[in-house]
Amino acid sequence: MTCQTQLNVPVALTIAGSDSGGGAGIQADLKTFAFHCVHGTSALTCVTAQNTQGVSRVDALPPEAVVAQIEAVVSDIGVQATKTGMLLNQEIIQAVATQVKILGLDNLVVDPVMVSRTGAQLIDDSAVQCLRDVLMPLAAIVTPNRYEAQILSGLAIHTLEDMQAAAQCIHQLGVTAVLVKGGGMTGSLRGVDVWFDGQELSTLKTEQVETHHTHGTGCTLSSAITANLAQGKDLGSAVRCAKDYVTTALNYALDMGQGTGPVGHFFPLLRS
Ligand SMILES: Nc1ncnc2c1ncn2[C@@H]1O[C@H](COP(=O)(O)OP(=O)(O)OP(=O)(O)O)[C@@H](O)[C@H]1O
Ligand SMILES: Cc1ncc(COP(=O)(O)O)c(N)n1
Repeated sequence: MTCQTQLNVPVALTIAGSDSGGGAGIQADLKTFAFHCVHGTSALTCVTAQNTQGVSRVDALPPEAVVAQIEAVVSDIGVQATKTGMLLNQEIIQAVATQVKILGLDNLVVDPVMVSRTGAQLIDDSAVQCLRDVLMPLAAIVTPNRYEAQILSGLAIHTLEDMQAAAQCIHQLGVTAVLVKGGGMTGSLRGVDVWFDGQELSTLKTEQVETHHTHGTGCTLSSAITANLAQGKDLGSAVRCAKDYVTTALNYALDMGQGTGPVGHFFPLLRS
């Protein structure tokens, strides 16, 4: 048979940890890329033993192994957009930031993964400062959740005004654009995000989804932004489309395990 279709699709890179439960981390990122018709590549930073109930073990890869994966992908395949997720420690963050500069990786989305919604600490204490000072200024956008925004801004966040103040404070760290995510907020603020790019302060809102199964929302949002950037969308459109994607994925969340199940990526297949 000679039938051949040679597709030319955009390429995105995720630099993140593995979630054995398949709900967050590299696994969520690659699914999100695939459902955007974007070829997903990856540089693994660590391996977590994790399920819907939490994280029971974390093993780091050597920084040299992370660098080698990034170099292998970029030197041969090339990437149009990159995201970082769980970077775990100072050495890995420093190595990733150096590669971002050397290889000129633009369209960089930094999801400053520090604390999961289940309360698990996902990064060493010494790494927070390095993430803030070295990597975040290289990003096109940084996407902290409520708890991460509290750590980065030093402010307690309970209200919309608190989210806005935190976004402005984080912007002052030298970040191009900030999206403070509201999945961890309560009441009518649950699912309301705050955007600040130094000029425009706005709220992003879709429907509020009544589900307990929210594992992987943060990874899914940041990888959807990355996929949309890889497709050539501008940052504002990339964020709005990503917000719609994660809202639909929440509507198709998977009820599995004993704890917080993952958001579902299969809706394009299920709807047809
Ligand atoms: N119940 C919900 N309804 C609507 N949107 C939601 C809901 N929960 C989370 N979101 C949205 O999901 C996106 C991810 O935000 P969230 O605050 O959940 O990130 P996170 O805490 O990093 O994720 P995770 O739970 O995976 O650790 C945001 O756009 C947020 O508003
Ligand atoms: C390997 C890994 N990376 C990231 C997260 C947090 O993800 P999220 O913020 O989407 O819960 C996680 N739980 N595990």
